Amino acid sequence: MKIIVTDEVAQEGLALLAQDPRVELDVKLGLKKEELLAIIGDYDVIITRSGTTVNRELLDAGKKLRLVARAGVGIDNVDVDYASSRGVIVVNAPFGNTNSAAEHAMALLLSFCRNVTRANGSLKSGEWKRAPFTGYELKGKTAGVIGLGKVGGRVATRLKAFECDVLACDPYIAVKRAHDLGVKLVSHDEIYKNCDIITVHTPLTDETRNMIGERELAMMKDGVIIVNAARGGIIEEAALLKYLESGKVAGAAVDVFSEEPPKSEYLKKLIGHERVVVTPHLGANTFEAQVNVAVDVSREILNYLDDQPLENAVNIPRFDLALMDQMRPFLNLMNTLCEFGIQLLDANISKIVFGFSGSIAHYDCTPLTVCGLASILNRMVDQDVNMVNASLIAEGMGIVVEESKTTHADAFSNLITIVVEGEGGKRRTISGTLFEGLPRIVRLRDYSMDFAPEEHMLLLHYADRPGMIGKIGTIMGQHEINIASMNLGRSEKKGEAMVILSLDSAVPPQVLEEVRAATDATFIKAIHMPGARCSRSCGCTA
Ligand SMILES: NC(=O)C1=CN([C@@H]2O[C@H](COP(=O)(O)OP(=O)(O)OC[C@H]3O[C@@H](n4cnc5c(N)ncnc54)[C@H](O)[C@@H]3O)[C@@H](O)[C@H]2O)C=CC1
Ligand SMILES: O=C(O)CCC(=O)C(=O)O
Repeated sequence: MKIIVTDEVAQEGLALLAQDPRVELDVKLGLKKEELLAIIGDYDVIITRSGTTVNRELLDAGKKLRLVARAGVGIDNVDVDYASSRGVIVVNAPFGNTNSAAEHAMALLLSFCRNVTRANGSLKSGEWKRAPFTGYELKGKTAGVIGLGKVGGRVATRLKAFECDVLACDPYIAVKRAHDLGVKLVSHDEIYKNCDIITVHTPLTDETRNMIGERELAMMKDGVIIVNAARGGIIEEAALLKYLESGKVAGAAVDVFSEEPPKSEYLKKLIGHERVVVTPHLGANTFEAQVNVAVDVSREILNYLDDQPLENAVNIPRFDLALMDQMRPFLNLMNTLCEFGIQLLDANISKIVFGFSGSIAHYDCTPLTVCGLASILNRMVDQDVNMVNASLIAEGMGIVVEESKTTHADAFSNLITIVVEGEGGKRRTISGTLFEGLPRIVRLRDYSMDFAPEEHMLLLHYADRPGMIGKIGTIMGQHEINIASMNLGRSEKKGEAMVILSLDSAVPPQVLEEVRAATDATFIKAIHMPGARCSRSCGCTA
């Protein structure tokens, strides 16, 4: 596996990769865009921080790319949707720099409040001035935290330690989290109207881009202090500059910019403003955080190499790691059902329903569904389908994918059923369960069956009448094909019968024809389950 590292990433993490004989590691910092485009095609993995933009152009040029590893939290420098459509996994390191970022937000806030940077510059230039550097205390202020996630939660705790009244706003967290942190959950507007200090800790998304602009700044208290150590672009910088100049905003502390490094005039003006404290995106720049994130992404790349589940893939549905051992046999079952079922399908699938019944339905089954979908689509399209791009490819093909769940169990304590609908509403059903941890198919079309799928199988339908099994056995014997087991299902007495044979070797086409002729089979198909290793990054052992 060839890995390129394009931003500064701690040695402690890279060493884990460098010592693995399967890995060839190239650290190439400071490449110009064209230089990176020219060489990215040689690499399977790219490791970045926020300094490299992984956009369509780079992903298209990276023909071999299988994984983008972002040594940090924010993935706004990666076109995750496009990476997904190309089946490229994106992983990040969502925890390693949380504390670093929270402490940096506090450092910026305190620097502004106590004029640390200005007084530092003044004293170093030989002055001894005190009155111009009179500052503000945090004690007794109302502080508003927007985004009460990992960083925001830590900032809230630290603001409380400084005896602030903390309000928070985050539409996506449980109210209990705010209770646990001892902060009051309010609306965005209540934050803008009531807070002396406002600090943002949301990701940059379509929803949060320019979330704080003219309207919101106008609503704020006179003398408000604003902190942004999350992402440039969440606060409209031109509007912030305007309100700093008008005096409504007492000061701002900013670590992140919509353009990094900042080049435009208004950004230079904002950075140069005397009541603004700035740092060049240093929130994650502690020795501790850099080791943490480097080790985290390197471990994730090794997980990928070892076919282990990825803990921090942002574009793969996955199980809770604690559930992985329990779920692995179900992933294997799903894979087996799909591999078997797809060989019996007609063309033009319009809908696939993945059904889960019994105790499995208590869990999030999305990873199973997506694993199954990838398995089916892999047999249908040229493109390599994995858990990253399966849903997008299905959507592009006009295939509706649904999931149904019931915790009610009939004959089986757990059952996975896949129903595939084709042209004119024609439906095909296959159900399977686990017996002693191994897959068994227990329903095929309308027939109850019970067999463990084997590498070589023969499936046929014919009008049920005496003597058919003998005929099939004789033909197999004449061609030296050993029958390992046989399963017979039928809809009614002397109705239609379905036979499934497990065989020690493959059935050549002329033998298939002989059986068809001898039994007047209405359907006959040799099935091959090669036992190929699953390449869908789901962590199953199939
Ligand atoms: N300056 C730096 O070097 C660093 C910056 N960061 C940035 O800090 C930010 C927060 O990171 P984490 O806490 O790790 O992320 P997180 O995902 O744990 O938390 C983000 C929170 O924002 C909330 N949120 C989303 N949209 C919102 C909205 N419209 N209004 C209010 N809340 C909203 C989410 O529900 C979530 O709870 C991210 O932008 C991240 O990229 C993180 C680490 C270092
Ligand atoms: O890699 C960096 O230094 C930036 C860290 C950051 O902004 C993040 O992790 O979101």
